[in-house]
Parts: sequence; C-alpha cells; structure tokens
Amino acid sequence: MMLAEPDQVSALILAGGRSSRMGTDKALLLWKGIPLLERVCRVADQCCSSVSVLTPWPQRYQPIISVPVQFIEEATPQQGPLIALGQGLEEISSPWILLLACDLPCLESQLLRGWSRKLRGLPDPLLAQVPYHQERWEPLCGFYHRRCLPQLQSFIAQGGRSFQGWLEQMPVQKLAVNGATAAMLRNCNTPEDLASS
Ligand SMILES: Nc1nc2c(ncn2[C@@H]2O[C@H](COP(=O)(O)OP(=O)(O)OP(=O)(O)O)[C@@H](O)[C@H]2O)c(=O)[nH]1
Ligand SMILES: [Mg+2]
Repeated sequence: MMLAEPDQVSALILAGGRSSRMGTDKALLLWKGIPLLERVCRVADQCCSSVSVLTPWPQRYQPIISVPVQFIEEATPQQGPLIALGQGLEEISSPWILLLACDLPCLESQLLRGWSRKLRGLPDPLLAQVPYHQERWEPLCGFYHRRCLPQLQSFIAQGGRSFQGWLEQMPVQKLAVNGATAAMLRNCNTPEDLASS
C-alpha cells in the first residue's frame, strides 16, 4: 500500500450492479485467470491508502479478495452508482475517494497514481477530477472530494440519478484521455467486451 501524500485517496469499488448485459455477475468473471473484482482491488491497493468495496453481497466476494479490503454493505441496493457514491462519501472519511467500477480489466496503478498526484495542485473550488472522453465523463474511474457530498445529496433529493447530469453542474477538473488511458478505461459490459479486452 502507498499513501498518496499529502492528498490521501481511498478507493471505493462498486460491486453491486445487476450485470444484466453480461448475464452473470461480472465481478466474479475471470480475466486472465483473475476475477474482475479482485483485479481492480489489487490495482487500488497499489495506489490508494485504503480500499473499500460497496456491495449488497460482501459474503459472495470475501473469498476471492486477497488484498486488505473493507466491505461496506449497501444500504439501498441497486439504486445505481450515484446513490452508491453518496453512501461511500458518508462512510469513508479520507479527503478524496477514487471511485472505481469492478469491470475495468485494464486498470493501471501507475496511471492512477499520476492522476492522484494532480489532486495536489487542484484549486480549492474544484470538488472532483474525472476523465472526460468523447464528450462524456467517465465517472467510474474518477476522484471525488468529501466536500461533494452536500451537492450530491441535494441533486439526489431532487430526483437526480444521472452521473453525467450531476457532473455537468459540478466544479470538476477534466482529465484528458489519450490512447493509453482510453484503453485503461475500457469496461466490460457484455461477454463480447470481455472476450475482446
Ligand atoms: N454498489 C453498487 N454498484 C453498482 C450499482 N449499479 C452499478 N454498479 C456498479 O457500477 C459499475 C458499472 O456499472 P455497469 O457497467 O452499468 O454494471 P451493471 O449495472 O452491473 O450492468 P448492467 O446491468 O449491464 O448495466 C459496476 O462495477 C457495477 O457493479 C449499484 O446500485 N450499487
Ligand atoms: Mg460498465
């Protein structure tokens, strides 16, 4: 484990989706012999001060995880990633959260460390730092400050559930995405995605 001094970053890995396009729980699917969730946990362990997995099913995943991870049981399952981030921000006390999907087989700790270092120079009013690619945010590989929580809660209270919509009204630093980072952000939603990653 490495502390990203002075900006301590905790990873929050989301593993509570329906996997409806995959047809089977994708957190458990093997990629090069390692379950997708375990792969993401390992990378997060290499670049974050602590790692949490938010899921309604901690018992399902405990046996496959080999690195130190805190499981957070989901209060309101399957309400989508924005609600999940809200619970994570309430329960994790570090200044920054690196939010990660569990379906990112090509995630790289070195690139993520470089992004973590950029947090140090971020002007105070900016509350998030998120990759932006082809006119879309990539919110499930992004950094969110604790101070996001009030804005997030009021967006949710007004019925907002769209990450893209929330980020459009937030002070967010865009992370530019080049070829290498686009490859890292490739997520697996279908069996075809997994086969071609
Ligand atoms: N904890 C938690 N994770 C979620 C939730 N919704 C989605 N995720 C996770 O967010 C990440 C990206 O979601 P998707 O790629 O859409 O995955 P999904 O919702 O399982 O799959 P589809 O049903 O095919 O959309 C995955 O790691 C999911 O497990 C949720 O309500 N709670
Ligand atoms: Mg996905």
